[in-house]
Amino acid sequence: MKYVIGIDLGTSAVKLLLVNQNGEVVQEVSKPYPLIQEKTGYNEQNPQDWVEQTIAGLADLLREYDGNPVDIEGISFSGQMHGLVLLDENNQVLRNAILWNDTRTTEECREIYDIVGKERLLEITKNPALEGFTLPKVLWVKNHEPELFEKAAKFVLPKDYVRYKLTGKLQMDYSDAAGTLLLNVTEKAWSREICDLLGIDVNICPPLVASYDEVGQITSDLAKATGLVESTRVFAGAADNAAGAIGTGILEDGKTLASIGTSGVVLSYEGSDDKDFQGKVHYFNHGAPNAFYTMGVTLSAGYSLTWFKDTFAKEESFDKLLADVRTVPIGSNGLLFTPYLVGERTPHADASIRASFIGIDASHERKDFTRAVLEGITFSLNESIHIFRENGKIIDTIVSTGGGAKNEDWLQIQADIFNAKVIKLASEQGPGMGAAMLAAYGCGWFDSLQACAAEFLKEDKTFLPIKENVEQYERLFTIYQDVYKQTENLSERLLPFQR
Ligand SMILES: Nc1ncnc2c1ncn2[C@@H]1O[C@H](COP(=O)(O)OP(=O)(O)O)[C@@H](O)[C@H]1O
Ligand SMILES: O=C(CO)[C@@H](O)[C@H](O)COP(=O)(O)O
Repeated sequence: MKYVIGIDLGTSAVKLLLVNQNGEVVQEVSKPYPLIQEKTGYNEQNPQDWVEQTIAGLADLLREYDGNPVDIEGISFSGQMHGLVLLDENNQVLRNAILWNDTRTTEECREIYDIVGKERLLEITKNPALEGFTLPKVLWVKNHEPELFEKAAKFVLPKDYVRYKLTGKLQMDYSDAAGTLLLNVTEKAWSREICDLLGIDVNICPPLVASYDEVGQITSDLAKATGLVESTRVFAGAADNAAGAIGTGILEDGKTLASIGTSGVVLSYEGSDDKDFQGKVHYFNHGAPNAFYTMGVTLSAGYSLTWFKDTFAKEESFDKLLADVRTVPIGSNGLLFTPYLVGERTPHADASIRASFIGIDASHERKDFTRAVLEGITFSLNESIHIFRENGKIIDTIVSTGGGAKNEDWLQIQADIFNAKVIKLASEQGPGMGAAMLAAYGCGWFDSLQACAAEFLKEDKTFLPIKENVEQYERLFTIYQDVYKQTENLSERLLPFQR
């Protein structure tokens, strides 16, 4: 039997999957690393942590593996998007990575609009200037740390840096490059126009490759440290959402994904780049050949639940915390949560908005709050589904993935709020599976990613919307939508009191 490894460099942890030729996950390893949050709005990670934990994870995987390492034919990657890793001329990291959920760059977004123009930016990149994207972060370092920026010779994204440390080769794939706001999405080339207008040397952009391109082999040092063989083939990999789309079979028009990891994402396949969503949802290159996807993003999805658990039930597991949510009625006995812990992206691109519980009553218990958190996160994802439907998309079936898909009560809440059939696959690790599939396709096991999906992806369970629940959630959703408008100004006025 032959194998491939999918490495998903998430925000909370790196997750490694060893997958065989039948698409079975035969081993799984997860290695966490911390977020560095120096100030409100700041979210950084140390790239060295990613590398050390990935190598430790590979070593763990190989230690447990009783086959011949030569049979592990390929490795590929999925990575948290947009995070800025700046490298000097010797490819040494110049500062902590500034992550996708870091919102310090509101001024730089204005600068981009002032200089490039909103219309032109949308024409070239298909996306608006949002705090989370990479270009505003590049400008922030240029504006605030000019001496350090002087030394910058290249920038890459998180998984590209890890891949560089495993292979010694530096590249970026189109699906991740699309999230930088420096790529001409249609031409699949760096935009010299944007770079020139903003005073950025286009040479700091790395060489571009396709997600399934073979980009090198692992170094002898890495082989020694992990037990892998040097001949193991390495394929570029994709942005975690593009990899998630591959790993859940979102490979043709009409297919939709909901992913609840640290962030939350609703993503839909697009066969072409000529639809017009007026920048309301992101429009990126897919990891599959000649394809695109549109998506809406909740910045703090699983992260809201993690925050709630760490703050109010630190010693308990997620399963224990969620054990009694099914005993709480729909609407959490009149309690509503909006998940704006670090600001929001879709539909409100707003770095200042903050979360709230509305309707706290003396009768509420912890389980009411827990269910309200699950419902609030899901309402937020439903805002993206609402935009897709308003723009004529038919969304009746959704594949659910990510840590949030581990809980069946939450999957039923998703079916009821989304008013769609929700499918849970055998592995909830869509991005890691997508990375493994890119390696399997790259190794020539299949003629297409679609053929690989047909063999690898198995449905585990289906959750159907329950009519009475759908009706109740429709009424609650309109109240949820009002909370943003009612709390926008309050959040703004509370800003000076933040850390
Ligand atoms: N057993 C569980 N039930 C429900 N949600 C869970 C469970 N375990 C983890 N999660 C949620 O999944 C999130 C992590 O998902 P994951 O896809 O691993 O994230 P990332 O790729 O961002 O690192 C956590 O923030 C948590 O909210
Ligand atoms: O910013 C985005 C997408 O635009 C996020 O989806 C990141 O890509 C992080 O993903 P997770 O760590 O939550 O999987």
